[in-house]
Amino acid sequence: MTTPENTTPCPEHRGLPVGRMPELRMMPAPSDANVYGDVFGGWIMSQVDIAGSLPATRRANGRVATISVNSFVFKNPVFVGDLLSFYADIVKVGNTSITVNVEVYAERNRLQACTVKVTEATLTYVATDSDRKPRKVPPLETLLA
Ligand SMILES: CCCCCCCCCCCCCCCC(=O)SCCNC(=O)CCNC(=O)[C@H](O)C(C)(C)COP(=O)(O)OP(=O)(O)OC[C@H]1O[C@@H](n2cnc3c(N)ncnc32)[C@H](O)[C@@H]1OP(=O)(O)O
Repeated sequence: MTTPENTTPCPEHRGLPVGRMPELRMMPAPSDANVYGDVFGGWIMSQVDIAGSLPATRRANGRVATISVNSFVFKNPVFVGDLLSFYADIVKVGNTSITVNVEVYAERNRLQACTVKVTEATLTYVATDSDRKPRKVPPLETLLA
């Protein structure tokens, strides 16, 4: 079958980042794409939000809410059938906030080994209490103890 993911030239191939574990791996379905087979940006944003929230939740040792999407770049299109890996790293911890950088890589043309960085974003989460109010991010030592 001829599909966008096996007819589009591979713009780069460096493989997946070495020595890092993705927070999420997902494969978009036809219902996540427009009529041209390009996956909706909103679908990608939603998965990025979830991926970024995972290290933020661990660091906050509890609930977080997204307060800001600071930057979001759709560097290359995502196609139905791409295997997406979401890598998320905390880049800043404030009093109540945690900022996370998320990078997304697509594995496509799997028989020809094509890996493409498709998206990069930075989001800020706020640690919240049971009343949805900001709470202090706990000191790192208390998490490791
Ligand atoms: C781990 C393994 C198991 C996991 C198992 C559980 C999995 C779990 C998965 C759940 C996955 C859900 C992931 C999606 C999470 C949503 O989608 S949440 C839904 C969307 N977001 C919302 O509805 C939030 C709505 N906003 C609010 O409720 C309030 O703004 C908040 C978030 C409570 C914050 O209250 P506020 O009074 O506005 O905050 P304020 O005191 O002014 O500022 C708080 C901090 O934010 C910073 N801030 C304020 N404005 C900005 C801005 N524009 N830009 C950047 N920073 C800002 C401030 O500088 C401050 O930082 P610190 O100096 O304290 O560090």
